[in-house]
Amino acid sequence: MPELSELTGSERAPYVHQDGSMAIGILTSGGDAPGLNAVIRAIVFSGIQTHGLEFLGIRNGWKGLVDQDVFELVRHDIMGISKQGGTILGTSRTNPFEHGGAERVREVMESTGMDALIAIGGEGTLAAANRLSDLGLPIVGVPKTVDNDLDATDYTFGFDTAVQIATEAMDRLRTTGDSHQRCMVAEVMGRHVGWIALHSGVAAGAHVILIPEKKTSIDQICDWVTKAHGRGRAPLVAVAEGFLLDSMTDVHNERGLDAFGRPRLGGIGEMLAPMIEDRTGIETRATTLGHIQRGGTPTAFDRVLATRLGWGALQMVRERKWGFMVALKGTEIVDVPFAEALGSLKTVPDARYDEVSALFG
Ligand SMILES: Nc1ncnc2c1ncn2[C@@H]1O[C@H](COP(=O)(O)OP(=O)(O)OP(=O)(O)O)[C@@H](O)[C@H]1O
Ligand SMILES: O=P(O)(O)OC[C@H]1O[C@](O)(CO)[C@@H](O)[C@@H]1O
Ligand SMILES: [Mg+2]
Repeated sequence: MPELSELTGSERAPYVHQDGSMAIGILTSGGDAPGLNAVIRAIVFSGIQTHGLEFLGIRNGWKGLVDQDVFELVRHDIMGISKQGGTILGTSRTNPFEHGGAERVREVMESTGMDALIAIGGEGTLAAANRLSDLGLPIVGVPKTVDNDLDATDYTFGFDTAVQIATEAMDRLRTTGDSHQRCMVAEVMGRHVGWIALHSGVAAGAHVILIPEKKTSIDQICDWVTKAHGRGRAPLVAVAEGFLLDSMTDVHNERGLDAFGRPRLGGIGEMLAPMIEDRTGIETRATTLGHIQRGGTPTAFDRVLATRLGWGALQMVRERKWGFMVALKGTEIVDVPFAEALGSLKTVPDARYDEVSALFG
């Protein structure tokens, strides 16, 4: 007979709740981000080792909760996973309110003996958690998004890794661009905000950085490109996927809609490249980094941030602080009510963009 720890969740016998103990469900939802596994490890490791708690892994976000796709998470599951990208639990963009809502979630929590739930996700996941918690369910949240667009926390884990990957890619684009005296357009993630474009663009010394918060004319972009080229540089343009030219009313979308009915982004760089080439006469190439920014090993910064947020979330559960999420404020991990956290997105402030754009070209 194999040991329990050698079996995957679906092969294990159903979890039997021990009287008097506390069982905590964990789910990851929305787009994955490097560091999700470090959060899961921190919660389960500390919870088992220090507090004698039990854990239930929920597969594929809210989908696994409403489908009761739940298994006991044991110590073996979380061994050495901090450095692994993705999420061992899987994720989805399922809306629990389209699959039975709070009643169904309550039913599954009761039948699996789940006393509390930790939801790890972005603004959509946390909005769902907020609604469920308002309806009386014992839930706390952990913020995640590579886009770094959640207002209540200074940084989300995954962002640092995405910036690191984007910077390395731009460094590479610069050497090939330099060799051919080409303009290189690097498209990075950022649906509503330009944090990844801003940070990786600054780090890589981009000559132009284009973000969703700042509509810009093609003439202005071409002026900057021509100026850099005139100085003997191979112009590097960093553009966020959600960027709009001043002539556009909607984001560039040629890939249909996602599971939540939003435009799937990607391709604005490919759209801009021929426009730049036609207007400036400078040969131009575009690269879309896409999901490469979300995959693979998290940076040490993201692992540490994710671990601290996991410990904070566990502490909130132990204090029964339902309806709150953990956040990074300065160097401290703090608790923030969901409602406060979900008010608005953290956009790039004008002053941050102005100090960078003053040096474009
Ligand atoms: N206001 C809401 N109420 C209930 N459910 C919601 C709400 N907003 C979003 N959701 C559900 O939560 C899912 C996760 O949200 P979303 O797809 O935006 O990912 P996220 O957690 O915000 O992460 P990402 O950073 O990838 O956007 C959505 O696909 C949707 O089904
Ligand atoms: O292709 P997916 O997984 O639906 O997600 C893409 C979106 O998720 C994010 O990475 C995070 O919200 C966005 O930058 C991007 O538009
Ligand atoms: Mg979202």
